[in-house]
Amino acid sequence: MNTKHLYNSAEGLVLKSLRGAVALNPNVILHEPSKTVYTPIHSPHKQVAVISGGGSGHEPAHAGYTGKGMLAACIAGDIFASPSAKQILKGIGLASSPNSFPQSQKPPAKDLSDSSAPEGSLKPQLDVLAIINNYTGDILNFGLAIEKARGTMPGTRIESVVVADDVSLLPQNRQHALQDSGSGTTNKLVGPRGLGANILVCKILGALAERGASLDVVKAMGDAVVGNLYSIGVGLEHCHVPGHLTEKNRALGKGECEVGLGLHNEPGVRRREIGSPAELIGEMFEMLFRSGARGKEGGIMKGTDEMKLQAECKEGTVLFINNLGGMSQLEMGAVVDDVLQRLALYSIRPKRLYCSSYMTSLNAPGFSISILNLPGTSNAFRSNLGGRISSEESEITVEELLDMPTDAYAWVGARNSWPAHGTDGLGTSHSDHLGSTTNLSSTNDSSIPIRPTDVVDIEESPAGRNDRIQNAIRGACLRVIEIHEQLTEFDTVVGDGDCGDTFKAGALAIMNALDNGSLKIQKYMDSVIYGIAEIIEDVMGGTIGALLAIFLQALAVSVTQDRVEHPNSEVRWGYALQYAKDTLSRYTPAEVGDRTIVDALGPFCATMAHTIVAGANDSSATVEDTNSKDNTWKSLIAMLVEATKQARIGAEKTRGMAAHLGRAAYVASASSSTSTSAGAVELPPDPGAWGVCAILEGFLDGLRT
Ligand SMILES: Nc1ncnc2c1ncn2[C@@H]1O[C@H](COP(=O)(O)OP(=O)(O)O)[C@@H](O)[C@H]1O
Ligand SMILES: O=C[C@H](O)COP(=O)(O)O
Repeated sequence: MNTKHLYNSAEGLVLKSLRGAVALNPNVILHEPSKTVYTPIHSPHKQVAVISGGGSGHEPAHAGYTGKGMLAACIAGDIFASPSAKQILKGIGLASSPNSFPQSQKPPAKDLSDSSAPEGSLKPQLDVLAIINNYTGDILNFGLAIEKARGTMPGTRIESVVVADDVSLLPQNRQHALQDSGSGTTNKLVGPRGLGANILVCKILGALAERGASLDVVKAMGDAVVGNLYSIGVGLEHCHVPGHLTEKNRALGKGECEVGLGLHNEPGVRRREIGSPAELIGEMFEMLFRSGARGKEGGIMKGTDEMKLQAECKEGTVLFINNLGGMSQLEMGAVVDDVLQRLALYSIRPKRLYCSSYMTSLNAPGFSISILNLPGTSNAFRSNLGGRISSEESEITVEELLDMPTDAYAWVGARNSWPAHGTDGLGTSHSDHLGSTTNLSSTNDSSIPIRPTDVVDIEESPAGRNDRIQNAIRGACLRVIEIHEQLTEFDTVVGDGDCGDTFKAGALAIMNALDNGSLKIQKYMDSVIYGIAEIIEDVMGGTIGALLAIFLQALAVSVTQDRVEHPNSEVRWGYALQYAKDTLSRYTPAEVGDRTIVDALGPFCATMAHTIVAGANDSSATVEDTNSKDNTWKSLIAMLVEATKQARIGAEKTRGMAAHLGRAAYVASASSSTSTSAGAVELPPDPGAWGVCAILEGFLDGLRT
C-alpha cells in the first residue's frame, strides 16, 4: 500500500480540493459551509435539478461532474463519510433555485435571459432528483434531508434513485467463489454497494434533465438505468487515507489481487493470484453475466437470466471502465483492449465505450468494469412510465443522452461542450450561511438556536449543577478524542476507516461550542440536547453522525414533551431514552446482535428505563431541580453506572460478531468462517458501539467530578 502523500493529513483537504475543482470550471460555485458545488444558472426550459454526492476521496466525483448537462449540485462529505443531512438540505436548496448566486455576486444579466424562452417562463423552483450510492450513511443522510426538504420546500418535488451496481457479493457470485476458496459473506439487509457506474447514471439523468424532462420521466429513466447496470471491481492493493495508520491485517500478498474490492477498501468476494490479466478480466465478466439473475437480494434488478443478459447486451451495451486512481494510463489502455477482446468472445460490441478515472478510491491501484444493458434499460423506462409516456419521450435513447454535451470538467467522453458563460469570477466559492444557525466551515462562530421557551435565567440554576453537566459533556468528548484512533483502527478492519475521525469531529465541535459559549447549559436539559444534536448534525457525517443526530433529536423532543405534560414533576430519563431508541428504530432495523451501535445503546436505554420502573416512584433521576437533593445526583449516577455497564457488556459482545448491517456486513468474521478468503478476518469490536461506550463512560466520569 502506498502511504506516501503530499498532504499528510486529511485536515482541510476536502475543502481545498473543492476549491481546486471549482477553479477548473468557471460555471460552478462552491458553497463552503455545506461543501456544495452547484451551477447557479439553469436553462429556462429545465424542470429538474439532478444532484448527487457522498463521501470524499472519490474525486473527481462529484464536483467534476457538476455543470450544465450533468449535475446541478453535489454535496461532499469528509473522506469516506457521507455528508450530513443538513449539508444535503442546503445543497437541495441551492440546486433547486435557478439563480442561486451568492449574496456577494451579481449574476451576469446576459446569462439569465434566453431568447428562446418566453418571458416569465422560468420555473421559480426546480424539482430535484437525487442520485444516491447505496451506503448506509448516504441513504440515511440523503433520506433525512429529502424528508426535511419535502416539509420545508412545498413547491419542490423530490425523488431519488439508488445506485447499487456492485455484483461481486450477490449470492450466485459468492457461491461460485465458495467453491473456489471457501469464502462467502451475507449482506441481505444492506444490498449491493454502489460503484463507479454512479457517474454513468449522473451523465444520463443530467442530460435528460437538461432536455427539459419532467421529474417523473427522469425518475423513470433513473430506475431503469440502475436496474440494468452491473459492475465488478478488482484491487491490486488497498487505498490509504492521508493521516491514517496503515492496516494491520488485511494487506494483500505480493502477486495477489482482490476480486470485488469495494470503493472504500471493503472486502471483495475472493483473493487470487493476479496471473494473466485476460483471465482475470474473464472471471470478472463471468461474474457480471452470472448476475443477470440478480433480483431478490440485489433488490433492484428485475430478474433476467445469464443468457438473456448476454443476448440483450449483444443488441446494445454501454461499457464503462473506471480507474480507481492508482493504475497507470498505460495499463488502463491495455485493460480496455483485453475487455474488448473478452466481449468479442460473447459477440458483444459496445455501442459506447468509456474509460477514465471517473470515481476513484483515493490512490487505489485497481479498476472496475461496468456494463449497461441498453434494451433492458429502454424496456424498463417505458414500463416505469406506463401510459404516461409521450411520443417524444418514447424516442429518447440512452446513447443520445450520453452524447449530449456537458461542461462538467471531468466527464471524459463528451463530444462537445457549451462555451463557458464568460462570467469572470463565477468559478469561486462563498460562504453564505447554511440556512441554519450553525456554520459548518468553522465551529468557532457557530451559535446554537435557543427556542423561546428555553430562554431562562441560568442564574436560577443551582450552583454547581451547570458545572457538573458541563464536566459530564466535556468528559464524554475527551474520552471520545482519547480513543478515536482505536475506533479508526477497528473501522479500518470492518469498515472504511472514517469512524474515529467522525466521532472526533463531533467531540471537538461540542467542546468548541462550550468554550465559545454558543452551547450553553440551560435550565432545561432538552435545549442542551437540541444544541448538541444540532452540532452533531452539522459536523458529523457518515452513518454514525446520522444515527446519533436522530437519537439526540428524539431524546430532546421526548424531554420537551415530558416537561410540557408533567410540568411539576421531574424528567423521566428512562422513558425519554426509550422513546429516542424507539425513534431510532424507525430509521434502522438494527437490533442487539447485529453488530451496530444498538448493541451498546439498546442495553443502556433499556436499563435506564427498567431502573425507573423498578425504582417505582423514585424518578428523582433528573438533572433538573437538583439543588437541594444531593441524593438526586447519587440516584442518577447509580442508574447511569448500571446502564453504562450494560452498554459496555453489549459492546464487548460485538468482538468477533458477524455484522448484519452497515459496511461491516461485507466482512466475514474469521470465527464464522474457516476460510482465509478476502473477507474473513478476526473482527475487533464494533467501532460505533465502542464509541457509544466511550461517550457514556466519559459522561459518567465527568458527572462524578
Ligand atoms: N444500519 C445501522 N444501524 C445502526 N447502526 C449502524 C448501522 N450501520 C452502521 N451502524 C453503526 O455505524 C458504525 C459505523 O459508522 P460510520 O463509520 O459512520 O459508518 P460508515 O462510514 O460506513 O457510514 C458502525 O460501527 C455501527 O455501529
Ligand atoms: O464515500 C463514502 C460514502 O459516500 C458514504 O458512505 P458512509 O457514510 O456510509 O460511510
